[in-house]
Amino acid sequence: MQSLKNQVQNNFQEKFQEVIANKHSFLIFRQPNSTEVELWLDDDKSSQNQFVFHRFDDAQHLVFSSALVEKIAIDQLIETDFFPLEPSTTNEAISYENYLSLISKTVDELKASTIDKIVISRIKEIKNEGVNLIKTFKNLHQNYPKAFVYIWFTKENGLWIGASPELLLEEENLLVKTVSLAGTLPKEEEWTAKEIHEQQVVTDYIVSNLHDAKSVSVDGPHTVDAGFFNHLKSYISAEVCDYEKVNEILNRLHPTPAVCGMPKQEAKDFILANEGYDRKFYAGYFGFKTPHKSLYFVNLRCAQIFSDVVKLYVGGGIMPDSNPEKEWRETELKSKTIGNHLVTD
Ligand SMILES: C=C(O[C@@H]1C=C(C(=O)O)C=C[C@H]1O)C(=O)O
Repeated sequence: MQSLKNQVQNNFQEKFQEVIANKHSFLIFRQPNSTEVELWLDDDKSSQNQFVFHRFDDAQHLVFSSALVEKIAIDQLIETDFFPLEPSTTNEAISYENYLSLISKTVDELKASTIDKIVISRIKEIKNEGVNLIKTFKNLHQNYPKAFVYIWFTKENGLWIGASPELLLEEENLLVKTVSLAGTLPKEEEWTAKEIHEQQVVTDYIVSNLHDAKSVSVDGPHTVDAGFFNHLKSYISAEVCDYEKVNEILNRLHPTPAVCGMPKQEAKDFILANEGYDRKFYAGYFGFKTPHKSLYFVNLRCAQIFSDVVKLYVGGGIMPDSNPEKEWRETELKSKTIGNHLVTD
């Protein structure tokens, strides 16, 4: 007779093989500090298991509803072959010169207006040299134990992979937690007033949006290791009086000045008018809600994988004293989070 453990493993693998063979929508993820992978299908709209992907510009809030969630230990996950992916139909990558001009224009806007901060981003395209998705997923798991690591596929939105370091909102027993994550420097450099201010803008925004919560506490900023570089991070927590508030706070927080800017609407208008490409789900958020827990992450350090190219989404906070060349280098560094961990066969 099969042991229960084998049975669980087989259910996961069988379902996963079937989904891949039929090119159905799926989501696999590993939560932070876990060694377990979950497989979610979008197969039962009435299910309580709901995972959302929300676009940066709020134009789409996709709900992924899975009848049954399968789980196995990540080292049991078979490095299976995938269906052929679609080729990319557009080249959305911006040149070095054009990115520097865009950052200069943003700096001019910040100096001339009352906007404090605008987050500018771009796509960096690299060749797909035969990426093995499961090997890459496992590699991201190994390298980023504290990130939320996922692969998400739908016919409409293609294949996304990510390892997000940025908690947007967690709730358990009416205790909500979030972080203020901003400021990026190579490990050997010291923080300057620019990064400290840039991160403070995010902390102030989050705290002001917790005005109707109790016992708001801020711990930080601390220097945190993000692999190829450091960030500044503050841990924020608060108590809310009912579950409805959790959704309300989530909607208020997104998009935070870590990925948009401050004031929110003015920064967003500038981004949509000037960035010159569609962020889609990058800088949006994803996550789930169960009766016991909610967990949402900002969709950062992510990429879309096509048969011919990998599109890496990267950005950074621009302040009036930003240097365009340094901002380019910052996005190059951030692109390594996924770009340097792609594993080929
Ligand atoms: C926008 C990104 O990252 C965000 C921006 C940061 C910054 O400007 O220093 C740091 C962490 C993230 O909140 C990204 O990784 O694409």
